Amino acid sequence: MIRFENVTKVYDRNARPALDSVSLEIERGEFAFLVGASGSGKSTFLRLVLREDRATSGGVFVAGQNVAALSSWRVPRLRRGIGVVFQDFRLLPQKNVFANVAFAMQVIGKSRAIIRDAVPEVLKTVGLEGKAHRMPHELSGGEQQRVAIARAVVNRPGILLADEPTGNLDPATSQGIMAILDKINQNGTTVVMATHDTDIVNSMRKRVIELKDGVVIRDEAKALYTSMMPTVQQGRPGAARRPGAVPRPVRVGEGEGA
Ligand SMILES: Nc1ncnc2c1ncn2[C@@H]1O[C@H](COP(=O)(O)OP(=O)(O)OP(=O)(O)O)[C@@H](O)[C@H]1O
Repeated sequence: MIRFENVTKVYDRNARPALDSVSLEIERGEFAFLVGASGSGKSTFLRLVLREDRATSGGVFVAGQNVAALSSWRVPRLRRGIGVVFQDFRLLPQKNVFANVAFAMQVIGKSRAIIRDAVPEVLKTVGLEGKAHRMPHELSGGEQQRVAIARAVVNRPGILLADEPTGNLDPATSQGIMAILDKINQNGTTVVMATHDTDIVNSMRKRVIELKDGVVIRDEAKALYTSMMPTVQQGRPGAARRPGAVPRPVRVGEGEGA
């Protein structure tokens, strides 16, 4: 569904690349976390999928299409197949819940009748039935994020990208948001979520792709935020995959000699 082939992104020639020779594939229907310190390249990864930026070199493929090669008039169609959720919700403050979600359908020309059916249905999916007429400022942070998720998925995209969706929410509210993302994933949508939230990643046990300085240093199924396997160290290729390697806990910042 999403394939990166040797992708490098350089914003500033005098700095290290934001992504450095990243190759990976996220299959249709997967749920993957992107983790890593601030500046490790998570948002850049998501921006390349959306064609908000182009890779400096390498190929970014979404549903089989090389997005770097798309002419600009085809980009809206690419984005129609990708829902996006951000940390800061980004709702339209002057529109109520129904209108915020409906707007995503109006801009792609859906009829009033279809909108009238689809919006209540998606609001039910995110647990907001009965709140369609509230304004954003009348909602809690968790409820605002639910509206943002409803808006992102109302057109049934194949992919949902979430950039720190629980960053502004308390732990209990965050768990509620994760339950919704999990349900959306189980309905067939591929979900890629960038996060710093250790507890969320540990509670979900999904694939974890860890970036450090633009390089993928770990890609592990059903994983924790901090690996139970030795991290691939630069200059020691294959260290994490050495047959028979004994798993041991690795803490963030653990030194070679520890
Ligand atoms: N538009 C830009 N111009 C120049 N440099 C940029 C730009 N966007 C990102 N960078 C740089 O690229 C690197 C990766 O940034 P990116 O935003 O992808 O990291 P991130 O892992 O998403 O960080 P955070 O967790 O803080 O959101 C950083 O060194 C950042 O300063």
